[in-house]
Amino acid sequence: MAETNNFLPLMLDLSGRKIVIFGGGSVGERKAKLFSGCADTLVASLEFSQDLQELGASGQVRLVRLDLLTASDSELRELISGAFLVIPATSNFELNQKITAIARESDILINQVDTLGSVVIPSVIKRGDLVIGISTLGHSPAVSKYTRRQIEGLVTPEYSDMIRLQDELRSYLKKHVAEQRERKAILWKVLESEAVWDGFSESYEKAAERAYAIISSYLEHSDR
Ligand SMILES: C[C@@]1(CC(=O)O)C2=NC(=C\c3[nH]c(c(CCC(=O)O)c3CC(=O)O)Cc3[nH]c(c(CC(=O)O)c3CCC(=O)O)/C=C3\N/C(=C\2)[C@@H](CCC(=O)O)[C@]3(C)CC(=O)O)/[C@H]1CCC(=O)O
Ligand SMILES: NC(=O)c1ccc[n+]([C@@H]2O[C@H](COP(=O)([O-])OP(=O)(O)OC[C@H]3O[C@@H](n4cnc5c(N)ncnc54)[C@H](O)[C@@H]3O)[C@@H](O)[C@H]2O)c1
Repeated sequence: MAETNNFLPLMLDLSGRKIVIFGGGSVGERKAKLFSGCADTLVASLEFSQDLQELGASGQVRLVRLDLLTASDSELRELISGAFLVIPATSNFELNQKITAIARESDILINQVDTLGSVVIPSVIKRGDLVIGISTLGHSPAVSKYTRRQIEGLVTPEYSDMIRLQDELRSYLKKHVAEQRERKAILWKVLESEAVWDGFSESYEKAAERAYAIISSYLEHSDR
C-alpha cells in the first residue's frame, strides 16, 4: 500500500489528453463515463458493456476490441502511445499488472483499479463550475461514494448562481477597488449574506441587486 498521506487532489485540464482504459466492464465503463466528457478516451477490451457500446456508437469514446492476452507488447505500446493516463481495468489481475509495467516504461500515469497505485480516481461532483473530488485513498471507496451522495444534497443550484455572481463581482471590484484585501472583504460580505442567497430563489437579478447594495454601502462607509 502506497504511503497515503502524500496524496493530494489536483484539478487537471484534460482537454486533448489521451486516456486509455483496458477492460470494458463495470469499472472500465464508470471510468470511461467520467473521462469521456473532457478527454480523448479509448477503451480496449474483449467485450464492452451496453453503455460503453452506446458511448462508442455516439463517438464519445473510441472502442478497440481485442484479446489483450494475445496482444504483443508492441501492440500494447501502440495503444498507450501518447497517453496521459492508462487505466488497466480488466478482470485479469496479472494482465492488469503487465499493462501497468508497460505503461511504467513510458513513465505514463497509471490508475490501478485492483490496488492502490500512484493515481487514485475520486468520487466527483460536478455542478456547473463547482467541482468536488472525494477520496479515502483506497481505504473505503464506498465511503467516498456515500460522502459524494451526502454532499450532493448540500450543493443546491444556488451554489452555481453564487459562483456566477461572485465571478461578476470580482471583475467589477477589480475595476473599482484598488486594495485586494478590501475586494476580498466585500466578496465575503456578499457570500455570507442570507439576503443575497435568498434572492436567488426569486431571480439572479434580485440576488445581484442585493449584492451591489452591499458593495455600495461598504464603499460609502469605508474611510477611502
Ligand atoms: C471513488 C471511485 C471512483 C471511480 O473509480 O470511479 C472508486 N471506486 C468507486 C466505487 C467502488 N469501488 C468498489 C466499491 C465496493 C465497496 C468498497 O470496496 O468500498 C465501490 C463503491 C460502490 O460501488 O458502491 C470496489 C473497489 N474499489 C477498489 C478496489 C480494489 C481494492 O481496493 O481491492 C475494489 C474491489 C474491492 C474488493 O475486491 O472487495 C479500488 C479503488 N476504488 C477507487 C475509486 C480508488 C480508491 C478511491 C477511494 O479510496 O476513495 C481505488 C483505489 C482505485 C481506483 O481509482 O479505481 C468509485 C465511486 C464513484 C462514485 O462516487 O460513484
Ligand atoms: N476500482 C474500483 O472501484 C473497482 C471496483 C470493483 C472491482 N474492481 C477491480 O476492477 C477489475 C475489473 O472489475 P469489473 O467489475 O469491471 O470486471 P468485469 O468483469 O465487469 O469487466 C472486465 C472487463 O475486462 C475485459 N477483459 C478480461 N480479460 C480480457 C482480455 N484478455 N482481453 C481484453 N479484455 C479483457 C472483459 O472483456 C470485461 O470487459 C476487477 O478485477 C476488480 O478487482 C475495482
